[in-house]
Amino acid sequence: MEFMCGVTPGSMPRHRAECYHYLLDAAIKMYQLGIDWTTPEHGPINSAKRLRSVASPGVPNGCHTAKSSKHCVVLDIEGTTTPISFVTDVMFPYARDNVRKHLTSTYDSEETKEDIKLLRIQVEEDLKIGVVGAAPVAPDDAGKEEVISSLVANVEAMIKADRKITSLKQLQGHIWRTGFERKELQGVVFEDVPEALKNWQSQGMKVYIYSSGSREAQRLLFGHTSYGDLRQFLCGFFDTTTGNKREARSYFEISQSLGVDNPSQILFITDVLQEAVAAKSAGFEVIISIRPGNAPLPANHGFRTISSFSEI
Ligand SMILES: CSCCC(=O)C(=O)COP(=O)(O)O
Repeated sequence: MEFMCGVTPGSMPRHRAECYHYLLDAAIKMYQLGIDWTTPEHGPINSAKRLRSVASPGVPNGCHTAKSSKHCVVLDIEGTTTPISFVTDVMFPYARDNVRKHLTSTYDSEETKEDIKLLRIQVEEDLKIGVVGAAPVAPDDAGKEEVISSLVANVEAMIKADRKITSLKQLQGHIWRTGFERKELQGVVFEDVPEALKNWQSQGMKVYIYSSGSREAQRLLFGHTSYGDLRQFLCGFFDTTTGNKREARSYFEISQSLGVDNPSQILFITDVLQEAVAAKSAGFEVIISIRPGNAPLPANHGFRTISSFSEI
């Protein structure tokens, strides 16, 4: 179990509830791999329905749906508040096209030194496990140009592979900052989003973002939309520093941060089925967003879907 959970002595969960979510993530992975898992308490976990009932102990199916009990809404960005095409055809190319310029002009800043440190660690890990596109980063004494060229090659490969890793996302956020400041970028949200944010706020619900994009990038996007600054409707931002969006323990962390009594008081909206499964496993209510350009979902996924926030 230790191997499958990825639990190392340094990352051992501190509390019983946290431990539960580590084990749950392992169960989800095994379920996704098609391996049956049997526990004395739950019996065989060999179907999506069984997984859901184990994942939300004590909360019968269908009891998550009462609208009035929701206190918080947590929103994914790409494919939920924002078209995938804006992220992949505008944001990512902007970062790719400006990475060399950004690293060159900010090379000696503390922020960029930290970005480079994180990238070096990531590339070393990638090289160990043979990630395609990873190439050694030149040592500092090879000189600025060499270091930057080797970093650019890695960052380009990471962007191409759409990797949701903190080192890349932090750097992208810093590159995008310049783009928003210079008005070369403007945040795009679907037209129903501003109205829904306003309505939720007026109903006393707190709205948060959970995206793989860095918190700074999220604030930039929502702060510079064609509908104006939407950050006034948002209570907080979560990114990959809270955890991987496909793991139940990340949602456990979010529910702890939000301080709600019961995770079922949190509604999470995403377009990614694995994220929906992980959030549901942590006890969240989940709705899957179907927007133009989103990937098709498998049949019988079992989640409620919407194509506009006005349906909520
Ligand atoms: C903050 S805008 C850029 C979003 C981003 O970098 C990304 O990878 C989208 O991830 P999400 O988790 O919102 O699907």
